[in-house]
Amino acid sequence: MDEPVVRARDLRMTYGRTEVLRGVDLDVAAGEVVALLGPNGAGKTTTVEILEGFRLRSSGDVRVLGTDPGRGGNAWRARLGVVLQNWRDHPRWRARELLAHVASLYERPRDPDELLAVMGLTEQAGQTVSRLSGGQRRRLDVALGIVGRPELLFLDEPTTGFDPQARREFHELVERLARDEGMAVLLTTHDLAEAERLADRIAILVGGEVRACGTPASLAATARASSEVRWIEDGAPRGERTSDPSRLAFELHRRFGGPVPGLEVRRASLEDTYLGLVATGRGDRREVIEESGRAA
Ligand SMILES: Nc1ncnc2c1ncn2[C@@H]1O[C@H](COP(=O)(O)OP(=O)(O)OP(=O)(O)O)[C@@H](O)[C@H]1O
Repeated sequence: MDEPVVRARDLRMTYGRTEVLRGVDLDVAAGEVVALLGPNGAGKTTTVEILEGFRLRSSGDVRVLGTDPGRGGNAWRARLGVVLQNWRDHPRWRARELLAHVASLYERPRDPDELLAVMGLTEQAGQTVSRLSGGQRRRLDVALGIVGRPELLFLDEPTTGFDPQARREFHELVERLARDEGMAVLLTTHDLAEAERLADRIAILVGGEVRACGTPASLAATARASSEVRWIEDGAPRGERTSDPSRLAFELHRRFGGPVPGLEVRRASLEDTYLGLVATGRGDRREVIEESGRAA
């Protein structure tokens, strides 16, 4: 089997005396989109910066495109796409001019005009970066990240500031690049819907550890053991968590001798799994389950 594009084993990082990565294992295969999810301070940026070669790890075995990122040279770096936010430090450049300039640094760049069209920026091609809206700048950031035809693309919160149409087009573009060109993508996002929509696999990082990793469906299924049934009884809202909601609904139906007022069954979702894991990381899992178990 081919070596994965990203392979990290027991990756550790310590800032001073604080260990912020505590043995992260992560793989990304060619053509695969992996989302790294986690609360603020979980270690996502640190992980990504180490994989990009911008930060040296404290320990662990890490290979990116077959190379230790701590030792990757320019030829290796040219195979990575990194969506940076600092292109706005070039406010006087025109969008097309900047894209064409960055394209000229690569051997096999994409056509800047085609890319502007794909990103919905054709009309803004002659505008200076300073005059683009927030969402347009973000789209230009993404265009700059993929103009060099990278084999591995790092996307940090890519669709922040996109309108719904631009977000959908961007998701379709990433899917196409992964499927048709075999580009691997490592995405960090706080948007669970985006992770669910885009990622083949999701790794949930909490407190510097990967607490769960799997397809969006398999992660949602781990929380499915606790679906929630809600109903109204004696005028008051009631709720119960159960692994067998249809049995509980059946029992309620019998107890009420007919239709159960306000009966609702809520299947667990990726969000439940995520919040459960995050809460466990903070040692307050019980609190969150009780809160969400309370009938609204
Ligand atoms: N240069 C640094 N020196 C010391 N501590 C740092 C440094 N950079 C990050 N940290 C700490 O490391 C931990 C992980 O930070 P990191 O930025 O990787 O988290 P994150 O998951 O990307 O968070 P966010 O979602 O807020 O961007 C945090 O507690 C942060 O305060």
